[in-house]
Amino acid sequence: MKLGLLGPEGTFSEMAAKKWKPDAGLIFFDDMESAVRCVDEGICDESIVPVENSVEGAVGIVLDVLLEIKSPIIGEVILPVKQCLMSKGGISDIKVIVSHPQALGQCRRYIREHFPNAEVRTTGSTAHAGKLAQEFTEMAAIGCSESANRYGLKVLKEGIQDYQSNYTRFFVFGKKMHAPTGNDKTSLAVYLEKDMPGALYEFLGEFANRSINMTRIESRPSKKMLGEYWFFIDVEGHAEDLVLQEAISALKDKCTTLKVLGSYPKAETL
Ligand SMILES: O=C(O)C(=O)C[C@]1(C(=O)O)C=C[C@@H](O)C=C1
Repeated sequence: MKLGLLGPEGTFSEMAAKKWKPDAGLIFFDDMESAVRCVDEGICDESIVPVENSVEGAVGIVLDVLLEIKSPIIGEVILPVKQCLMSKGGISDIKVIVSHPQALGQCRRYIREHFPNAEVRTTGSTAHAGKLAQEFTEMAAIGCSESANRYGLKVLKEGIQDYQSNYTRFFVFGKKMHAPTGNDKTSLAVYLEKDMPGALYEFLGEFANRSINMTRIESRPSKKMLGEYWFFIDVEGHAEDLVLQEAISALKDKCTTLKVLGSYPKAETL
C-alpha cells in the first residue's frame, strides 16, 4: 500500500500517516499539491494531506486542488501539533527562523516576543526547515521533535505554539468511496453563482430542516471575480444515507455546482 504525503521525512504529515496506517509504504512529495494529486495520477493508493488547523485555519491549496481531483476523501485524521524550536546551535546563536507558513502562523506571538530581530523565512514543510537548519548554526527550524532526531538538531524549546490546544485535521484520499459505517461525515463543495438575498440561508436550511448537523463551513474565492465563492461544507452522515441523499438532491436545484468530495468515518474525538 503506497501512501503519499508531504515530505521530506519528519513532517507532521508523516505523524498523521503513521496514525492512519502504521505499516503503509510512504511516498514523500516536495509540495502539497503533488501529495493531493498522487492518487488521481495513479502514483499512490492513498494520500494524506492537512486541510485545517485549529489556530491557522484552512490550508487553501488543498481546498483548491480538491475541486480538480476525482479521488474521494475516505478518511480524516486529527493530530495534536506541538511545535518545537530546534537548531544545531544554541538559543543565542539564532539569527534566522525557518518553517512552513502554517507552523510559523501557529507560533507568531512566540517568535515576535522571543526573537524580534530574527529573519523569518518560509519553507515547503517543517521537515524541509529541519533539513535546512542542519547546515547553519545560526538557523533554527520550527517543527516536530521527530524531525530534530532525524536531522541531528537539538530541541531548544518544546510546545512553542501560541495556543496550547493546537490540532491539525488531515484528509485521506483513496480510490473509491468508503462504505457507510453509521458514524460518518460527508464533505461537499458548493458553488452558488447567484448573488441574491438569502441564497446561502436557504441552502443551509435544507440541512437544518432535516436535522443534519453541519460541522464546518469554509469559503474559497472562485477565482473568477471578487465576491464569488466556493463553499466547503462538512455534515454528519454518509452520502448514501436516505436523508442526506434527499438533502443533496434538493441542494442541487439551489446551486450552480455541487460536488460530493467524499464520505468517511469520523476521526476519534480528542
Ligand atoms: O510541514 C509539515 O510538517 C506538514 O505536515 C504541513 C503542516 C500544515 O500545512 O498544516 C501540517 C501540520 C502543521 O499544522 C504544520 C504544517
